[in-house]
Amino acid sequence: MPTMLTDVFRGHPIHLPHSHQPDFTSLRELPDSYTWTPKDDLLFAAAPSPRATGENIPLIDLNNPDAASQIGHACRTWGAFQIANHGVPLELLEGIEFLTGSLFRLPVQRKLKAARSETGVSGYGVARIASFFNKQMWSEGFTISGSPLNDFRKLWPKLHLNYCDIVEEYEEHMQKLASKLMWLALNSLGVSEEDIKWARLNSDYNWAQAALQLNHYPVCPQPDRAMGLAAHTDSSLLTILYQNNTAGLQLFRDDIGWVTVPPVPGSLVVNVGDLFHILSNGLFKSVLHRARVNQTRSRLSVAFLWGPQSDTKISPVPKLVSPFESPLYRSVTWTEYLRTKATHFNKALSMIRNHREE
Ligand SMILES: O=C(O)CCC(=O)C(=O)O
Ligand SMILES: [Fe+2]
Repeated sequence: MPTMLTDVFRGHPIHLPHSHQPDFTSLRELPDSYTWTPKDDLLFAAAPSPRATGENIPLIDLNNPDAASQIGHACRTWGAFQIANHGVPLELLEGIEFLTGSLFRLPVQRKLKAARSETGVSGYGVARIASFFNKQMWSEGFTISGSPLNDFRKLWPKLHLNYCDIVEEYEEHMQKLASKLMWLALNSLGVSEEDIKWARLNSDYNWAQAALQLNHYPVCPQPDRAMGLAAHTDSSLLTILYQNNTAGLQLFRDDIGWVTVPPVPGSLVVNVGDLFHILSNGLFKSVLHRARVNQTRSRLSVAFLWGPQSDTKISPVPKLVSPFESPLYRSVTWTEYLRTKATHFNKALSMIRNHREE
């Protein structure tokens, strides 16, 4: 039996240093355990270069006949882009935002009834990457992998079925959209379904699975010294992110520094994940990103992390590898990669990189 995403950390518990959630609303000053300095994260205060002004993540209209090449260009330069005219109904985006808001407004004791276990993927808790940092992040999260029914029943004894329907519909739309975006990006490199065995063998999306990560960044008394979600790359093929109308997401570019992604109502942010970087033999960048917080407005985001079925081996597409060189990465399943990431975090990609003769 292939491992399901829900079982990925069974036997690989992650010990989170601070797993209880504070009551954010009661804190008037940032406690020391939440105060970040460059010692806690090397890029914490990376100053934007003068070039940063005017540089913005591309907003791509999917109805534009040129969308594939724009997406390909964005994947190579930014590892991210925003999309408009994506076909996901506005009511569904509003529905998932409403669900996320209602979940995080529940009393802490209720949320803790659906707390994520140390070996689990689903449930309420701090971000898994918290175990790699000495300081705590100013956020709370809820991960959905597989059916949310059991957890939702604990959170909302009466309304859980309505909320399950929203999640199911949202995931269906995201799944289709993610697949469409992956092929648009690959087509821009001259790669088609014929070139990827697992895609050719499994029509539709039988080879894909996903997780939904709901994030809440409460109002923060000293946002400049706090961190909502520390810098990381996603382990997915692609991540599609919905953010409410409060800015906070930032992307890192080596040549520019941190760039804030402005919320554009109705649009979605797409990130290239580590697996897509591997599949493209390093041509697409898996974007380093983080979330900052705000003094007056709370922020919500919903990340749809999309990847292959657990037994699908991801390796660089042969067409993208020069006949004179070995592929940049060896092949990995999503499960293997997630476990590598759980141990080595931002060094996971270098752990599976093939060493080339110089
Ligand atoms: O809240 C955001 O904008 C970023 C969320 C994120 O990066 C994640 O959940 O992986
Ligand atoms: Fe992320």
